Amino acid sequence: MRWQGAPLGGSAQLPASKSESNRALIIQALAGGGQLRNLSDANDTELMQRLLAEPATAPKLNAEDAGTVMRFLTAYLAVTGRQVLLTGTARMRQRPIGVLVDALRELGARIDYTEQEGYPPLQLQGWVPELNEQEPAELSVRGDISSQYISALMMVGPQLPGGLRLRLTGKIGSRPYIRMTQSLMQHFGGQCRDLGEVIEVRPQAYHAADYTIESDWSAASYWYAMVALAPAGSTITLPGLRQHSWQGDQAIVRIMAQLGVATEFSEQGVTLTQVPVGSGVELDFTDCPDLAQTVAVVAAALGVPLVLTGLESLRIKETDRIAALQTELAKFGGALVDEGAGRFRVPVAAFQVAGQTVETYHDHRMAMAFAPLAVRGPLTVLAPTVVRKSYPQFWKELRKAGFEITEQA
Ligand SMILES: O=C(O)C1=C[C@@H](OP(=O)(O)O)[C@@H](O)[C@H](O)C1
Ligand SMILES: C=C(OP(=O)(O)O)C(=O)O
Repeated sequence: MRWQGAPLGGSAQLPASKSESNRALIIQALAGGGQLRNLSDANDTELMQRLLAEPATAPKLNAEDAGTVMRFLTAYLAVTGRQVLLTGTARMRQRPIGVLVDALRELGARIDYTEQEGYPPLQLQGWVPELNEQEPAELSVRGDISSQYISALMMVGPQLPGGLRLRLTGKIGSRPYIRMTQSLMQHFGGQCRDLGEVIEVRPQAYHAADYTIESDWSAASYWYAMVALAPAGSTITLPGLRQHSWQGDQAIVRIMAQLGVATEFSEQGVTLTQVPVGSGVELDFTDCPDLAQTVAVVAAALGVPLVLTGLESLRIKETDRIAALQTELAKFGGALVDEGAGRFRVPVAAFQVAGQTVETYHDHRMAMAFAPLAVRGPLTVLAPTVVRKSYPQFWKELRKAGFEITEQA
């Protein structure tokens, strides 16, 4: 792929948020109705829809590489008493799920591991409630591995006879995703209080409601990267993003203000314009882990020194994202240096885009975080269809914006 040279302009379509979509689908399945508008066309969302529509007698469901599908469905299928094998890709079988399984077992779920203890596949054997009908079930749940376990438990909380009280322990990562879960639950009539370290869910049934999914802020981050790296005067309009968002990845607005992109909100969405870059930044990605790859690549290419913290969860996502970033940045002369104690640094280095080939490691965000570099020189991205996980139209939108992209067999 290569860039035609002029400043970037016009507008680009984003997918709808897959995080909002997949929560809304689970809650809708429990609420029994309501209309969801602008559902994501991400494979993760289409997969969730397909699996929720499978007959209750289906012996096996495959969550592929979708973390939200694997975790949210485990809780949903457990409380609805299903007997089913829930499996995923080879990578999904390396992504831990023990925290969620332990919690569901305490609530009454019968779940066995069919391969490795603590990891999918899971054989769900049904539901034998052991709960006092009057009292909320009380559970301690670690918050430092994945917030998806907590969101999964919260969403099924209203189904439990006495509701649910979750005590979160350890460092809590991806907090905004927990708040998004709470907001969506409340939209559908769920009663959920977030008291910081304690989350309370009342045994109050959801009611059917309509909801329009917002565009995806994580997907928007790649357009921020393009505007930052493209020739001076670049701008792009992204419809469907809201100023008051439930998505924590809206943090990209604040982050990119320091890395050369200003954001203007309107009724329709946002317009991004290139502005002068700051002199160096330190950023904590605990609340927005999915932005780390985009921002690391932009800082390396702009030559802005960057310190990154809060990257703990990156090693257990679609790939080990820290190792993948280190290997791929090195091809351009860049680096992601592990300084110990949870600190990483993107140093200022001679960074050059000149026909390199980027590996994507079955990770949509590796493809999309490195693609914007093509505005600086010719680039090859391997296994490009990986973007279907969250942004199937990504390459089409890049072509519309003026990238020349050829496919090689
Ligand atoms: O709940 C969600 O929709 C998500 C939570 C985050 O995962 P962790 O909680 O595992 O960090 C994020 O990385 C993922 O893309 C989507
Ligand atoms: C980590 C991600 O997704 P999940 O955990 O849902 O597979 C992601 O989309 O970057």
